[in-house]
Amino acid sequence: MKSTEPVRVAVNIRPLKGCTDCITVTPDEPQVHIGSHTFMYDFVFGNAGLPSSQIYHRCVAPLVEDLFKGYNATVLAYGQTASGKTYTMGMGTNFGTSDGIIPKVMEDVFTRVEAVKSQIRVSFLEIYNEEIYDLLASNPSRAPIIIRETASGEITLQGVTEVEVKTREDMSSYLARGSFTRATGSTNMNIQSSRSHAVFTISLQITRAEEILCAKLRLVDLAGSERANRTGADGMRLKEGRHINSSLLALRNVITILGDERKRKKGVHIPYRVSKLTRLLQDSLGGNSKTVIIACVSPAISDVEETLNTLRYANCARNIKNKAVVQKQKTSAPSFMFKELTPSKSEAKNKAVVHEHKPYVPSFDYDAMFKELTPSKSESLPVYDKPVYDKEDVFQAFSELKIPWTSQAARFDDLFASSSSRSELRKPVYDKPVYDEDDVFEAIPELQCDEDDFEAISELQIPSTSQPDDVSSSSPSEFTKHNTSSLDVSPKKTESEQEDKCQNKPMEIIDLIDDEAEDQEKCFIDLTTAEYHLELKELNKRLEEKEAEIRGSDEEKVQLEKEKRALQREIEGLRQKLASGSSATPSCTCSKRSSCKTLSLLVFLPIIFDSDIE
Ligand SMILES: Nc1ncnc2c1ncn2[C@@H]1O[C@H](COP(=O)(O)OP(=O)(O)OP(=O)(O)O)[C@@H](O)[C@H]1O
Repeated sequence: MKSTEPVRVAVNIRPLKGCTDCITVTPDEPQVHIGSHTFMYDFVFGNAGLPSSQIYHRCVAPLVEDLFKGYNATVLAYGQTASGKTYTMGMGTNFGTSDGIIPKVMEDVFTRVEAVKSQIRVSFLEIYNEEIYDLLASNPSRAPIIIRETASGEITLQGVTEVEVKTREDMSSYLARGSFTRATGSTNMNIQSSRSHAVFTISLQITRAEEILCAKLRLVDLAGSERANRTGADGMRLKEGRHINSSLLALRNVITILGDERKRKKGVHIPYRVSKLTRLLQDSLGGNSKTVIIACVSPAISDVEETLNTLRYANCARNIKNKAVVQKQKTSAPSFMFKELTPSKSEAKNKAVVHEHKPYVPSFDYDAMFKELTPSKSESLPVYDKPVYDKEDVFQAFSELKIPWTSQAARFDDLFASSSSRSELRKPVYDKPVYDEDDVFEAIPELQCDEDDFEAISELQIPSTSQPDDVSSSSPSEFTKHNTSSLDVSPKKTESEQEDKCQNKPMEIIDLIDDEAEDQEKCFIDLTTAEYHLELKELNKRLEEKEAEIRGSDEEKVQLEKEKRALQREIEGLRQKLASGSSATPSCTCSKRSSCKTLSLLVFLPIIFDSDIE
């Protein structure tokens, strides 16, 4: 059974610590006012809204009920630093054991579980400095966990510890153990600030007469957005803060796109791959999960900017539509299917070994993809006479590939390598510069800018592939000036914001409007270099994976060596580009984005096949 329903959003306003209050709540309505802005939510707790003690009962208990019906569910606490996320989730080490959502979830789960034949497992992860760590791992070396995506698009985590728990106390002890291991640190804003995003997952398997339900409840306590000048962060704390901010920026970007009905209907590419956080939350936002977001805010006037930002994104998240599906299997189905869904600790280890010995072979339909990409937009003209692709179609196609595009590029490169005439066909598309918003977002974490800079970059409205010629003819300064002028700089003060559907600009950008054009230009040039760095990083990672796979499998050595050589060639090419990258102009470097290259190959492959036949 499939259930399409919006993400539900609650706002939790933490108590005020002796300063002026900037939020009011409409009595008996889930409506919040801040300055002249008004937002509507599913629930509002605190500050004369519903009592915070009702958060579990109103927002989370229905998800636990759904978990027992076989639906995946997610509770996600979001908000600025010190707004009370950890307190609300009950993940902290300094709160009472019964405080917060997770202890109540445990109580509820173990009450319900008495009536059914079931098995419960838990895992606990953190994303710290853009790496995923297992908080329940017995090995103190803390090797990062690797994300894998199955052919069906399911995100799996290689080698993660999943422990079976029989009692509430068992589960509590794992929560406490992971919470102690989780990275925390003191800042000027929070004496015990979470320096990582934490995900506590309860996997439930219920065996019935004819079926087995296998569902997961994810309880997510995000690290809070922060400004270095307020937290006083430097050194290690500053580095952590940058990683936290860039992953939250990626999350906001995903929320903004998913929350925009027009973009959703157009099937715009969702940049889940930009950060580990969005990758992990892929199912929870716009996917197979029932999701509740709890936006934690401070009512203090000193926090008004961050609070307004949180309220805007939270409001936008209400437009996200999820499609939850009951996770069930027939009891007569082969048992490995269930093992695959909920591997135990030892099974998970075996699974990791299996992965190493058996390279992932994607199964997808090239014909259908090409059909999607080319015909309707280029029916009457020769394909190579005009751009035949649409950015969104292509990204859609890439996302359907389920594997990194870099390895596709290598495969296609091999295919094309033997024919010199074919390279001519690729040329026109190679030469078109592609300035894609998602590419820019991918590059942002490498820049190590402040969050303010990130926000401004996200607002640049970089031209899409639909106007490539305009972009290539512009100098960098023309480009940035053009885009700076397109910024919506004036804060909207009077309109009812819930109708804006995420069209408003975040407040942080206001400070940046007066920045010099050269600063933006410099940042933009840095971006292209950063893109190559990112690409190089991704390729190196793929290469390491391939080498690991080669070590474990004799039979596939030949094929893998071939893929490895292709990747090495690509890395070499990128290194050369990087070496000359700092002196290159953005239009030149961006034109060689490998996504464009892969795109060109995808687009022209059918033509070449056709010409071969002739
Ligand atoms: N509703 C509340 N009632 C009482 N105290 C609260 C409440 N919410 C938060 N606090 C207190 O505020 C402080 C900060 O809360 P918490 O650590 O949960 O914030 P956070 O949003 O998780 O911050 P960070 O993102 O930095 O980890 C803690 O000392 C906590 O006890």
